[in-house]
This record gives sequence, structure tokens and C-alpha cells, in this order.
Amino acid sequence: MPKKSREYDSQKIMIPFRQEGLPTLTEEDMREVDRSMIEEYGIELIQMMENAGRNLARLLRERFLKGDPRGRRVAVLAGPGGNGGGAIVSARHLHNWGASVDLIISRPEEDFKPVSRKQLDIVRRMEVPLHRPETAGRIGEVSAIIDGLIGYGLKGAPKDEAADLIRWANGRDEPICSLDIPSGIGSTEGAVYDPTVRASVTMTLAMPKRGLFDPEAGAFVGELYLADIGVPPELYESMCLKIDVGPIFAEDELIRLR
Ligand SMILES: NC(=O)C1=CN([C@@H]2O[C@H](COP(=O)(O)OP(=O)(O)OC[C@H]3O[C@@H](n4cnc5c(N)ncnc54)[C@H](O)[C@@H]3O)[C@@H](O)[C@H]2O)[C@@H](O)CC1
Ligand SMILES: [K+]
Repeated sequence: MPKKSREYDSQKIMIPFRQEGLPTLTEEDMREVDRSMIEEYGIELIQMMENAGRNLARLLRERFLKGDPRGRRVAVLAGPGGNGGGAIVSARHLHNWGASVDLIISRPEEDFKPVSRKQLDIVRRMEVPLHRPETAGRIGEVSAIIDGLIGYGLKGAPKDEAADLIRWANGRDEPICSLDIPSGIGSTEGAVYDPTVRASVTMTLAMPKRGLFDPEAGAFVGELYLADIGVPPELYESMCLKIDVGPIFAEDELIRLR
């Protein structure tokens, strides 16, 4: 079962619920959305990542930090790809909002993809302590852990430092909030690899990933939220889905699905 948050009243959170079904996307669909955003619409990855990370910071604030990050501690796990980049953006905003943020990177800086490396370079200029897995053990109690290790770019069972950090997070008592999909779940087919992050909350981006709805994977996903990263509705109509999804985020840029 997902871990329970110690300080959360689900009745008080001010995020709209959407119960009717939305289409679900495979990794291939999502890569096509990304490509189209950049090549057809001129919306850059760094813009999408900013939206992803800012919505994640907001979800943390409302869901785990009692609406006020000041004086609270958060640990952020970041991998070298787009998933880690979004998590680092959330670290920046939570720091700006007064939280004490510890950032743990699963790979050396030189392994980071360019846009995620840029996010890392920014927080390095701020007072955000940076850790490698070897020093993560020194991090004291936090209100929540953000999992930005691996998203839909997962290839097979998590290994090396990513696997070590998944085990580290699962071994602690604090609730985990996964970005896009818990690290270790295949985004298309929902395979649950060993190890996989056992999230209390997952915030997926743009459109839900198909693997989140696999029954076995569901136990690792926890509450499921969907965040706006600025995809125009007509993109889905013209690209992969051929359906009119409408203005999904009309009421809020963050909605709860489950
Ligand atoms: N339009 C979008 O969908 C956006 C996506 N973003 C994020 O970017 C993610 C996709 O980014 P990427 O394609 O860069 O990939 P990911 O960040 O999901 O993962 C790729 C990294 O994980 C490592 N990795 C893969 N399998 C592994 C394994 N088994 N063990 C250890 N390490 C492994 C790879 O070496 C690679 O460095 C999404 O899930 C989402 O979170 C956001 O940054 C912004 C916009
Ligand atoms: K993740």
C-alpha cells in the first residue's frame, strides 16, 4: 500500500477533481507531443520544464507543507534527464518560497542532459545543498521527498545510483511525491521493476501516462494529479490522439484524477 502522509487532510486541499476519463499516452505518444511542441509550435523544453517544476512545487506546498514552505525541509532526488530537470525546477521554487531543500543527484553533473544541466547550474548559484548518493544518508527528517529520478525515459530495471536512491527513499518514513511516474514503472505498459519508488502522490504531466493505470502499478502511484505544461489542445487533435480533449485545465493548472 502507498505510504500515508502524516500531515494531510484530503478534504482541505484546493485542487479540483476530475473523475471522467481522459485519454492515456504511451511513451511514443509523449515523445511525439514533445517533438510537436518544439518543432511545430516553437514551445521549448525549458518552458515546459518550468511549468512542470512550478506545478510540482505548488502541489508539495498544498499537499505536504500545510500551505507554507517556510521552515520546512524537502529532499529532491534528480536524475540526469528531463524528469530530473523538472524536479530541480521544483527545488528552486520551494527554496524561493522559504523551504530548506536538499538536492540529491543520481549522476555526476557532466552526465546531465543540456536543459537539465542548466537547471542544475542555476540552483548551484543558490543556497541549495547538493548531494551525491554517498552523502544522502546525512539528510535528516524532511516533510516530503520529491522523486525526479527517471520518468518515461526508463529503460529496464533501475540500476546503479538510481536504484540506490529509490531504495533509500522507500526505506524512509516520509511521503514521496513522484514527478510524471514513480521511478521504476514503465510508462507505456505499467511494468513494475525492482526497485520502484512507492509514491504517496504522483503528478503526471500534460496527459496521463498509460502505465499509471495498470493495476499492479497503481499501488505504487498513490494519489494521481495531472499538471498543465502548456500543450495546446489542438496539438492532440492534430497529432497522436485525433480527438478533441478541450480545455482540460480550465479550472486549474493542477487537477486531481484519483
Ligand atoms: N513535454 C514533456 O513531456 C516534458 C517532460 N518532462 C520530463 O522529462 C521526462 C522524460 O525525459 P527524458 O526523456 O530525458 O528521460 P528521463 O528523465 O525519464 O530518464 C532518462 C534518464 O534516466 C536514465 N535511465 C533510464 N533507464 C534507467 C535505468 N534502468 N536505470 C538507471 N537510469 C536509467 C537514463 O540514463 C537517462 O539519463 C518526462 O518523464 C518528464 O518528467 C519535463 O521535463 C518537461 C516537459
Ligand atoms: K519519477
